[in-house]
Amino acid sequence: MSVENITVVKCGGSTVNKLTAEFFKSIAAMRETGMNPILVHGGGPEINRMLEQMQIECEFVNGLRKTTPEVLEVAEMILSGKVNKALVSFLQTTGTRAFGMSGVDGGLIEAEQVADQDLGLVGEVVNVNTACIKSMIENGFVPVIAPIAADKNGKKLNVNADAAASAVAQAIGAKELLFITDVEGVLIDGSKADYIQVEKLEQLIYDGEIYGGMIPKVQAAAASLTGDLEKVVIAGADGHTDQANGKLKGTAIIREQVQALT
Ligand SMILES: Nc1ncnc2c1ncn2[C@@H]1O[C@H](COP(=O)(O)OP(=O)(O)O)[C@@H](O)[C@H]1O
Ligand SMILES: CC(=O)N[C@@H](CCC(=O)OP(=O)(O)O)C(=O)O
Repeated sequence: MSVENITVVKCGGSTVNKLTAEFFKSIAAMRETGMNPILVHGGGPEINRMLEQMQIECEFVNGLRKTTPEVLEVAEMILSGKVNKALVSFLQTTGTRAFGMSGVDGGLIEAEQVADQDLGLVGEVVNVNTACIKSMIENGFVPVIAPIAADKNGKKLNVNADAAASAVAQAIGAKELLFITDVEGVLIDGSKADYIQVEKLEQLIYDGEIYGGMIPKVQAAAASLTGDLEKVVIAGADGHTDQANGKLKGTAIIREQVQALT
């Protein structure tokens, strides 16, 4: 059996504690309507909280966390442990069978340490074991993936969750990629944009309209659009669900000048 029509849904760390029953039902609806969702999640704020409790200092460079071995241990504990299992558990409570794992399990995500040595143990995805993910979908599970990966020598690396979602979507030939975050979409001059052309993103970052955690998100969206992907949307989890078909609205990042947000 071949799995087609895959939708990758990235749940931002900003949302993982606030996701509603409606959101989990929309994932169940995707599964039932053959959109075959895969969840990739973050957990940045939870990692920050734990690092604070443990009095470990940490900083971000262009939206990426400088990751020492000590920080990696906390990131893995929070992402692969706490957040991953909470999402699996919520999905299963709403009747969706879910299978949680990190990029380390089954060699799901292979990464290489980024060239910027200052960032420490931060990874860039070089390979995704799509057969493993597809077999889970074929067996009736929604895969739930935490963005900790390993390099070919087994060294664990911290991967930005937006980049991990984009890599999974590209490798598996997903039809759609949704970034669920704590804002209704990308705001330009204070208003939500329905769509933004990929070529405009760099200038918007330069102008400071897009900053912080939205930078890796739009960059991941842009990188994803080089493949077969038809649609990349950045949206909020609440109040942006089209009740008629369970789809989420927000800001679509598009290749072409004019394309209606459907
Ligand atoms: N132009 C923009 N429109 C909307 N949000 C933006 C924009 N630029 C920066 N942001 C910030 O990006 C945040 C979302 O990124 P982030 O906190 O990393 O979310 P997540 O955890 O969902 O990945 C928003 O809460 C907002 O503070
Ligand atoms: C390298 C890097 O920055 N990794 C991220 C992984 C989690 C993440 O991306 O979570 P969000 O969805 O909340 O952004 C981190 O350590 O915070």
